[in-house]
Amino acid sequence: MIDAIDKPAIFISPDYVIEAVNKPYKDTYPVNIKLGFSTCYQVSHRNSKPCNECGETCPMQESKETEKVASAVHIHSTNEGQSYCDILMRPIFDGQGNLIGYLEILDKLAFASNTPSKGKLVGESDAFKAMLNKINRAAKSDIAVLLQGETGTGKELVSQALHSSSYRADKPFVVIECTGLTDTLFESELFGYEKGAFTGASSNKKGLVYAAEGGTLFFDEIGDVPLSMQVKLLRLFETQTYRPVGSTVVKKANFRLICASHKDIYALVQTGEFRQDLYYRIAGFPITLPALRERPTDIPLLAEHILRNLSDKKRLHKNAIKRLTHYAFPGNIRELKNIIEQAALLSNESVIGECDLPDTVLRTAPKKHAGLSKSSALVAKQPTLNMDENLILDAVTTLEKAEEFYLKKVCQHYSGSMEELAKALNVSVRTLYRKLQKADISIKTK
Ligand SMILES: Nc1ncnc2c1ncn2[C@@H]1O[C@H](COP(=O)(O)OP(=O)(O)OP(=O)(O)O)[C@@H](O)[C@H]1O
Repeated sequence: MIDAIDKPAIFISPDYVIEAVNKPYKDTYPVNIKLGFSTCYQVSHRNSKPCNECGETCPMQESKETEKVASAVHIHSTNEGQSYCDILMRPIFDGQGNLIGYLEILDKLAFASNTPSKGKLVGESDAFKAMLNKINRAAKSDIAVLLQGETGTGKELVSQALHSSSYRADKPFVVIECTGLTDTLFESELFGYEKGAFTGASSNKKGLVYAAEGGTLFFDEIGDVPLSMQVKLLRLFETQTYRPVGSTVVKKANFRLICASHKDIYALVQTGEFRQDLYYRIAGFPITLPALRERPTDIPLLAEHILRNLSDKKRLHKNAIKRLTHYAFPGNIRELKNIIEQAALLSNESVIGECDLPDTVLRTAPKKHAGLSKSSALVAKQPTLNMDENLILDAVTTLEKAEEFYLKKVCQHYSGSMEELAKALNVSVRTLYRKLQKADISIKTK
């Protein structure tokens, strides 16, 4: 069965033992596997226990609980180092409906890395992994993707990742910067023009739609397109046809559409600044990029990634890293890049200290909770738990006890629904119920 799958795939027994491996897997992941003996967590993660017992999500565990297909983005260890992959875990049943094992299909995410790597999306936080999962799903189809996120969160880099992992990868990737373009300039840039179409049009000129033939057209800051131009874009996106300025001939276009904006486009629809029909045309698959302050655990890795690309090899002192992780980064990764580059220039030593960081970082009070995502905002609404005050640490307690203690405290004050609480705790509703039952905790929910 797995030999019929063209992606890397393995078949695993319910107790994590690898029973079969297909050729694409062997070609992609050069690792030693003893069929019938090696477990998935030993082979892929060099762990001695299943992933969920080592602090990672385990799609098989999730699939066991739900009896449905589960997916997760994981970092896999191979003989050639670590690499990101998007995993799909499918439970397999025999003719009588008994579970016989799991089919794991892997998609290597060549555009991302958990180590400093030039030109790749770098990160390892859960928010980052969730974004990778969406990018990979969208890349495989021709659906129109809308990337939304604050300035400097990596929208352009993500659009390149979408293109490079799509079937259009060997065709052009064309960027259209929508900010500041007048109607006439926008139209002639996009569609091209015929000789004599306007004063100065001394020869025919092909437009960017033509330049993107067969590839990807990336509209950066689509929210800045004036209403008067939006109707022309709608026609182009709906019919994949256009007419160069001054021409009567309708031309056929062939491109994959990706749009980005730091503005909330749906809010612009509500205020009448953006056409609703155009919104639905561009937002086939919306992806929200997390702000850097929503993924502070990625800051040390991103800082190292930026330092590696500088000519003089310097490193950050741990106090400087601490300072950075408390800063709110309104300009996100672009701002982090500027800060590191400035600090590297200012530092006289090979180690960049706190004092080399710009005043904006040193003077601004930590803004840890600005712009929280929905789930973290939910946690932030809960009373903060000071473990030191509440837990008498006369002896170190087990993590299991600490978890029970934390759950008890959360449930005492909690007033939302089970679904919301499970989401905020990043577990499935079933897992939450199981944990509550085990710890004998009752909860009043909506
Ligand atoms: N995950 C990441 N890993 C490494 N570098 C990143 C990552 N995300 C963004 N960057 C870098 O941060 C900078 C800003 O990224 P990018 O231009 O893609 O952001 P943007 O969201 O398109 O910004 P804007 O909205 O201002 O156009 C670039 O130098 C990019 O290479």
